[in-house]
Amino acid sequence: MSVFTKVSHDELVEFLKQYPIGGLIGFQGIGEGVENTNYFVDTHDGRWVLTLFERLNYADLPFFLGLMDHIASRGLPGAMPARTRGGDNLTTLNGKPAALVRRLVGQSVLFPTLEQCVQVGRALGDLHVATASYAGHCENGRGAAWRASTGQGLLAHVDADTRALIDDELAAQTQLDLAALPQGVIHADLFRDNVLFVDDRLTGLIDFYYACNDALAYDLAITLNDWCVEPDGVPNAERWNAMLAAYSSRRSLNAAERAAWPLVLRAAALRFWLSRLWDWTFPREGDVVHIKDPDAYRRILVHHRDNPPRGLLI
Ligand SMILES: Nc1ncnc2c1ncn2[C@@H]1O[C@H](COP(=O)(O)OP(=O)(O)OP(=O)(O)O)[C@@H](O)[C@H]1O
Ligand SMILES: N[C@@H](CCO)C(=O)O
Repeated sequence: MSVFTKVSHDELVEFLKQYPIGGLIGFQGIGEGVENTNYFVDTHDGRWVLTLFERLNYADLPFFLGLMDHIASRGLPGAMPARTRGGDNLTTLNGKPAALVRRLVGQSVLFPTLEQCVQVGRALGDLHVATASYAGHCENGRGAAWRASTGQGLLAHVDADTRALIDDELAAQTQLDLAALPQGVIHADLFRDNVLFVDDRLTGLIDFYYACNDALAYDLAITLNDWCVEPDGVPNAERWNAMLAAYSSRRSLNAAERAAWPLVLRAAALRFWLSRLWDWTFPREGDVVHIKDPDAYRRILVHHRDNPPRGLLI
């Protein structure tokens, strides 16, 4: 259960008076999610998600909330943040920065259909087109420098095979300059648990709190690695190619992105292998139940190392 900061009925009633969204009908803590405290909140004017930010820097929050506003304003299925009567989308509650965003309908899926992969590919392409006009800027906190220092930090705590793999991959990654590829604001975590569907209709893109400025192709690689790979680390060619074609229908990759693609896929796999391995090796109190399997991403990385694709499709 990820409700780190409790909010009482009376506190919420008082908090909601800042917003022109009607009085409180009901609210409930949300169990999923490990970064923030989230509540579903119903008012007379609609359904909302209240987030109390537990770890993010206050200074970065306007970037994320502005981005969500930008995306929803352009008709993409993102959650529009509510504004107070004074026009603020970022407030505080119980000493934590807080925001209220529209609750989107739908459920995440664990086993996506081909059509769902197509819709995600299109939505990611649309997102990259839409964010081109977003003025905010945020460095990727999990970029190349983070990957190198996290990998180095793990070396003394892992077995010899793992050490060799991290060392070799970090050396290979020095050949990749993501900054030389087309840049933009990327979601950077568009995993299956961050997309909502009603049947085969994509109804929600959520959890923009890793969004940052980085290479667009890297975002595509992150998304493909989660949606279109089997548990043994091998891509499912049908889903993979369908998502890629759908993305390309919105934005085509240029020659530099195509040339860098094998290493981009590896960088995307390495990022999540390292973050999971770090959390596994150095668990924070209360984290244990939420740690995702690092080996799933090791298998994806090893597959991409052993089977570099000749083109974008496989
Ligand atoms: N706008 C929204 N509409 C509907 N449901 C939402 C919305 N935002 C969040 N949720 C629900 O809340 C859950 C947790 O949200 P989120 O993924 O943002 O949590 P988190 O703790 O910030 O992130 P993480 O997934 O990184 O742990 C989601 O799985 C989803 O069920
Ligand atoms: N999507 C990440 C969790 C952080 O959002 C993972 O699966 O490792």
